Amino acid sequence: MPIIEVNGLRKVYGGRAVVDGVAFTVEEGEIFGILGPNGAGKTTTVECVEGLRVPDAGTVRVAGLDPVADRERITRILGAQLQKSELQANLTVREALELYSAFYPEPGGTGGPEGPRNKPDWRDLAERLGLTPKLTTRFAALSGGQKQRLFIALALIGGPRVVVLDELTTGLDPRARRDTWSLIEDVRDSGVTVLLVTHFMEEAQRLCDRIAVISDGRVAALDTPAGLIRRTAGNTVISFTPSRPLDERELADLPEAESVAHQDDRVTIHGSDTTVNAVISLLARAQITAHQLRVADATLDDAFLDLTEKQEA
Ligand SMILES: Nc1ncnc2c1ncn2[C@@H]1O[C@H](COP(=O)(O)OP(=O)(O)OP(=O)(O)O)[C@@H](O)[C@H]1O
Repeated sequence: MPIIEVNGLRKVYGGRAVVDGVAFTVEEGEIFGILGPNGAGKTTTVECVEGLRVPDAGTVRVAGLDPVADRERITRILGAQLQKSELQANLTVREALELYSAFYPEPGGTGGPEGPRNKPDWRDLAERLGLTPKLTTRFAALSGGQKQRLFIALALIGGPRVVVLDELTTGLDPRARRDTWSLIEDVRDSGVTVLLVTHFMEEAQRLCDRIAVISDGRVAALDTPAGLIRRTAGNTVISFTPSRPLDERELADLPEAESVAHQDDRVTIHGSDTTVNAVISLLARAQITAHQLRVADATLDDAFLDLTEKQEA
């Protein structure tokens, strides 16, 4: 049974459906990504999963429970990332960890079958997340990366089965972001299911087992990162600067070419291996030299732009 099931989810604000029929399921142990342009409805969707917003229609189940009706039991199953405003500036890391840990019953207590399976000792969590040297530091004095580590620790402090992380790495430098990725992988490897909202394609491509692309309140596509790339943007991106302009009709007729774009003198073609061969033959026939010829695998960035452009069109 999937650990998260969302069906026909709808949320209306001011007469406008900002989430309109969203459906997906998340299997236990997955990192499931939610991607989409600003205002697409990602946070609204995950906050319905967390039980923080009440859907206008549709159903949400987390481990078989309704996040709104079963709010109390859900808080023992699902760990949510706090927003910055939810922690007092003068609280130390130790105080925050102790305080939040005290919210959750001890294992073997009254938690029942859905209670904390393995509520961690907050000291172990602090150690795992590299926070031990910072225990006496006040929240306001932590760096962005340290704050994010603390948010991950607090999200995990009740020993949840599911953790929801919304734009966790926004504002982090590249090293802190990569460190956070390793942490999220560790979390998944420890058996926790991760629901991850992100704007970073590289992050989604590296971390997520599957991704739902949400655009304009609907699921535009749902697949593995590789699957999204394959079925949208074409597998291969060919780019070069021709020594003289190419015949547009010949470019448009290239086999399996999904798109041809020009930026200044540079030509970029999304296609397949067959397209690569055809481009090279075309250039040879026309005796055109291709400067800085690059052939690369398409990325999730390409797929995302392709999918969300189609929605906006
Ligand atoms: N409480 C609210 N009242 C009115 N409108 C809201 C409310 N919450 C969200 N919205 C609107 O719903 C739409 C979706 O918002 P949401 O925060 O879910 O988008 P998002 O995909 O998470 O965006 P972003 O990437 O910018 O964080 C937006 O147009 C937003 O203005």
